[in-house]
Amino acid sequence: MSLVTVSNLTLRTDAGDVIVSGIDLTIGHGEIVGVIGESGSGKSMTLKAIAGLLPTGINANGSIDYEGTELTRLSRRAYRSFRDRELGIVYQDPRAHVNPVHTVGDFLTEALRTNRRMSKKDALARIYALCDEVGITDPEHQLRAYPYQFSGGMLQRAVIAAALATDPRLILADEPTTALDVTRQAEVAALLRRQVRERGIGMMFITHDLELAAALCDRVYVMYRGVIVDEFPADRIYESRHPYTQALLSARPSLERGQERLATISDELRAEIDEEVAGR
Ligand SMILES: Nc1ncnc2c1ncn2[C@@H]1O[C@H](COP(=O)(O)OP(=O)(O)OP(=O)(O)O)[C@@H](O)[C@H]1O
Repeated sequence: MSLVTVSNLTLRTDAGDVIVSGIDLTIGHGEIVGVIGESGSGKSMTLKAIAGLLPTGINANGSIDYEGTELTRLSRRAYRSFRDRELGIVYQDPRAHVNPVHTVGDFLTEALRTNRRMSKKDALARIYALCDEVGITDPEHQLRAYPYQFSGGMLQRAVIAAALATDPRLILADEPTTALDVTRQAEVAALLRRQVRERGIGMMFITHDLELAAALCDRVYVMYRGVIVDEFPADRIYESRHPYTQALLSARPSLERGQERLATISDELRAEIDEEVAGR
């Protein structure tokens, strides 16, 4: 049994606009599942639907099963408790998710103290051990600093430590490396991979970056305009016959990273893929 099984998930706005349509996706125990696709294809909304964090005005239909629990039926309160217990969420921009007026140490111990009711001393001991795992050295000293005193890469490590602190069984990572330079990207990706492997937990990893997905993930889904158009084991990415995946692969220039490179797909090809998607 998978950790997460999303079946026929459709997200619509109150006005009836379809944001994602008929999504089927699974995440196994100890599995890293990549979701790739260009900007606006619905990756983040799918992640938010799993986390129960859809913005007001967006409604979900379909099923999101988490080891036998139907998440779409949870009350808001039950969903919050599910998130606190089971999920670790890592976003693209760490600065948007830490409180700038609190020290990094306070940020890191907050969930343990409020959700796990740990004493400050116990929470700090746990965080110090995690800092070691995520590569923050000398935590007793470093954690007294404020977020602005941390580099982007170090702050993302702190956010990952915070996400791991409560021993989640599923990590939802939304482009966690995009805001970092290329060297830091590889380090943070390797760090997440190691944590998932060592802990035997699941991870959904959203990225624009095909090469990163191929290197990091076990399986990859490709989203295009709100639907999943392709799925393959990550080491088979270069064998995909789907025209959109092939276009993504051929559109990537050597060292350039980020979404610009996906913008080079021609209108003709888009029309062809639209027809293929509509004909399903
Ligand atoms: N609050 C909202 N209300 C209505 N539509 C929204 C809202 N937020 C996002 N959307 C729309 O939902 C669609 C999917 O957005 P989503 O953020 O999931 O894309 P994405 O693939 O994650 O893109 P990116 O890579 O840029 O984050 C987009 O067309 C976007 O305009």
